[in-house]
Amino acid sequence: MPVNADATVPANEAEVQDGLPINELFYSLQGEGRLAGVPSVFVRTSGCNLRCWFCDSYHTSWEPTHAWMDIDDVLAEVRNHAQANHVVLTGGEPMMHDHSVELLERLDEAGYHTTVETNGTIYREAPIDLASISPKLASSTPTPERDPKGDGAWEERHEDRRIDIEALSRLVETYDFQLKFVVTDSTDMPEIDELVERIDDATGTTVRSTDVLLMPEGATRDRLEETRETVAELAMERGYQFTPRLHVTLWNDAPGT
Ligand SMILES: C[S@@+](CC[C@H](N)C(=O)[O-])C[C@H]1O[C@@H](n2cnc3c(N)ncnc32)[C@H](O)[C@@H]1O
Ligand SMILES: Nc1nc2[nH]cc(C(=O)O)c2c(=O)[nH]1
Ligand code: SF4
Ligand SMILES: [Mg+2]
Repeated sequence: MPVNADATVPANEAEVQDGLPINELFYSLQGEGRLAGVPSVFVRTSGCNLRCWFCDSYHTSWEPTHAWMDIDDVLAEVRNHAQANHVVLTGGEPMMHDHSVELLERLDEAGYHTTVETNGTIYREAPIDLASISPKLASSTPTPERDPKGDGAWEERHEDRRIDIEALSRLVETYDFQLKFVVTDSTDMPEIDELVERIDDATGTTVRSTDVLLMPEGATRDRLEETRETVAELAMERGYQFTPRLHVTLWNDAPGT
């Protein structure tokens, strides 16, 4: 159910409202990570504290649009997809919203498996079955040359916020997790190795090489064709996992997939 057609309230206006700013809610196959291929309902909140230049969900970050939905209504929409017992809460950054916790509690009570797709900068306590953490590398920063809006206004804020070791460590210690890095080429690798080591050192948890997933950058089939072979080779070289982007291969950049 795309709910962004006539919804134009900026996400930052409205933490005052009850419920969640929902950009879209749809049924698809999990396209990424350890649960790739699993039929899942996706609940996409609007609003983000970062601005990756490559963000494939532009209307939750650079130009957030949404309709406000009560938790009850979100639950009812999820239940409409009766085949699914997996729910993916994503965004935007879903951990920005207080009401994400209530939604996760309600989903858990109803017996759903919950995955949260998060950039790892915000920790919250909630019934999360898989924390799918995608820490943002230096190569995500919207420099003036890469900024989709062209002015670089978010460069400094993005750079300051993109890594929070304390939040990352708490997420890794508390939840079953995967660390899913968006990779374009080999220049990303030293930062990934260093970050994995820092998280490992900061926690009582050993980060195994199978917990680290390299995902090719690409919001479209054409772009993915340019990046995926290099990223697959980097995963093999380093002993990390490769994750495809099944939904992009299947449906390109169609909304609601
Ligand atoms: C739109 S984000 C929403 C969740 C959260 N804000 C985050 O970044 O993890 C969902 C997933 O898509 C990934 N992603 C976004 N744009 C991408 C792109 N152009 N290529 C590959 N992955 C991308 C993110 O890294 C994240 O794993
Ligand atoms: N099919 C499909 N799988 C996904 N896995 C994570 C997604 C996301 O945007 O968080 C996503 C998405 O947008 N679509
Ligand atoms: S953190 Fe996630 S939602 Fe936010 S801009 Fe980056 S990819 Fe998009
Ligand atoms: Mg997506």
